[in-house]
Parts: sequence; C-alpha cells; structure tokens
Amino acid sequence: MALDTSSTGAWEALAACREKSPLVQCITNYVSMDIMANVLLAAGASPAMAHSIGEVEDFVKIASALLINVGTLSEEWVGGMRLAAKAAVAQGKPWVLDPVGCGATPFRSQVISSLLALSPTVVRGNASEILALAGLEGATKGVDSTAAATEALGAAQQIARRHGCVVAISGAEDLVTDGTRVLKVANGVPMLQQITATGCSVTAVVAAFVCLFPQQPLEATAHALAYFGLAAELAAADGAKGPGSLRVGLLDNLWSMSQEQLLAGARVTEA
Ligand SMILES: Nc1ncnc2c1ncn2[C@@H]1O[C@H](COP(=O)(O)OP(=O)(O)OP(=O)(O)O)[C@@H](O)[C@H]1O
Ligand SMILES: Cc1ncsc1CCO
Ligand SMILES: [Mg+2]
Repeated sequence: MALDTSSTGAWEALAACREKSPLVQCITNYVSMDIMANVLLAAGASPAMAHSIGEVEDFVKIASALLINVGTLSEEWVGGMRLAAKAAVAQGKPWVLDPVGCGATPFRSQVISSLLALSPTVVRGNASEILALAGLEGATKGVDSTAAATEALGAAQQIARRHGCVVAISGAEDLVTDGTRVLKVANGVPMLQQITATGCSVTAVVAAFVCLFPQQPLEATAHALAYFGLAAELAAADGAKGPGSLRVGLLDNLWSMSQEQLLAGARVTEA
C-alpha cells in the first residue's frame, strides 16, 4: 500500500500500526523509557527496551524496527548500540537514530557521528542537534534546541544526501527531508517542549511507522510527527492545564485518535 502525504496517508499509517502492532526495540535513555514505552503502546505498537550488549543482536532478530537514542550516554552502552545498528542493517530492518544533545560535548558528538556512519533509515533531532550533526554551529543547550527548524534545513539535506537517509527536524513546524523532497508538518503545541522526552518518544513512533512502510520512510516519518503533534493539540483543547496534564492527555489522545480527527487535523504539506 502506498502512502500519500495527505491526511489519508496519516490514517493509513496509524491504522497499520494499530493492526500490526510492530515490535520496536528501543535502546534509549533512562529519562525517556517510561514515556516512550507508553507512547508506543498508546499508538498500538509493542515496545521493548533492550540494550545489553549480550542480547541486542538477538533482539533485533525478533524486532520489526530498532530505535537508538543516545540521551544518557555511557561508554558501556556504545558497543551495544553499534552491534544493534549493524544487525538491523544486515537483516534489512529499519533503524532510527535520535542524536540527543549532539554538539553538547565532544564525546557525544563523536559517538553520534560513528552511529550515523552505520546507515540509519531515519534521523530525528531538534534543530540544534541536526546543525551540530552536520558539523555546523548548533548552539545546543544540553539536550534542548536554541534554533528553529528552518535554520537546520540545509544541514538536514546535506546529512540526508551524504548518508542516504531521511532526516527530520522537530520544532514549531517539523521539517522532513530525504535530501531532495521536503515535507512540512504543522502540528503540535509549544508546551511539548516542557515535557521531557517528547522528542525521544515521537522518534520511537517514527520507527514504528517506518517499518510498516519501508519503501516510504519520508512519508511515514512525517505522518508519525503529525499524529503525535495532533494528539498534543487535542489534549490542549481538552483543557490541559500544564505539562503534567498535557502529558496524560497526549497519551489518551494517541490512544483514542479517530479517523475523523486525524483526517481533519493532520497537516503535512510538500514544502
Ligand atoms: N514550538 C512548538 N510548537 C509546536 N510543537 C512543537 C514546538 N516545539 C516542539 N514541538 C513538538 O514537540 C515534539 C518534541 O520536539 P522537540 O523539538 O522539543 O524535541 P527534543 O528537543 O528532541 O525533545 P526531547 O529531547 O525532550 O525528547 C515534536 O513533536 C515537535 O513537533
Ligand atoms: C533531560 C535528558 N537528559 C538526557 S536525555 C534527556 C531526555 C530528553 O532528551
Ligand atoms: Mg531530543
């Protein structure tokens, strides 16, 4: 089934996720584990957090997609991340990289660059992270961005072309590129930035959607971002009072999102 960029495509991606419930192996940071697993469950997917060097390769065999997030990086984890990424490529399974805090420290940037060299299917970061990943001034504030997505578009296109991957920049409007085409996603609410690991979590939804449409990582990535952003908009409209209730409402709306809501609310356009 081919996904188009319209909200019909977004619904096809979500319906497939709910029907097929792909197993997404997550090697992710300690901060994000709980919300990421709950976001994947609310989207209909099946999360498993497995990072031990002793089992990552075997885990990739049973997973449909792999997510690698370097948020709380330590030396001991790096070997497992590399083995898992290589196993995914060898087995023809998509893997998605979240370059958390790229540019914050040399150690982090070096590890992320070495992972980028292992051919991720998709990279999703905030604007500062994508700028730093391309070797440009990212002005990252730890794990948070200080730049707008549009400022990082050139960097994203350069990474996408050089590494043959899709690159997504999250922000007020998300941008997704394969180096040639650019899709813009105009969903989300600013307060998502005040809930930790929402970027990490949407990257996991990207992994779930992309493995169901392996020929169309560009569209699948944009639809994952639109679905996630729209769930936050609906939670805000439900009367979320701050980050705490928005977080709860986000999970509820990911779970309850109807075809009508997604068709009416997803805003993906060719930029
Ligand atoms: N100003 C904004 N308006 C609307 N939505 C936003 C805005 N900024 C970010 N978002 C949305 O919030 C989510 C997280 O994006 P963000 O850029 O904050 O990721 P991040 O910095 O990697 O987060 P984290 O590291 O905490 O996981 C995305 O779905 C993005 O579209
Ligand atoms: C706050 C934080 N620190 C390392 S990872 C992480 C989660 C958001 O990226
Ligand atoms: Mg992040």
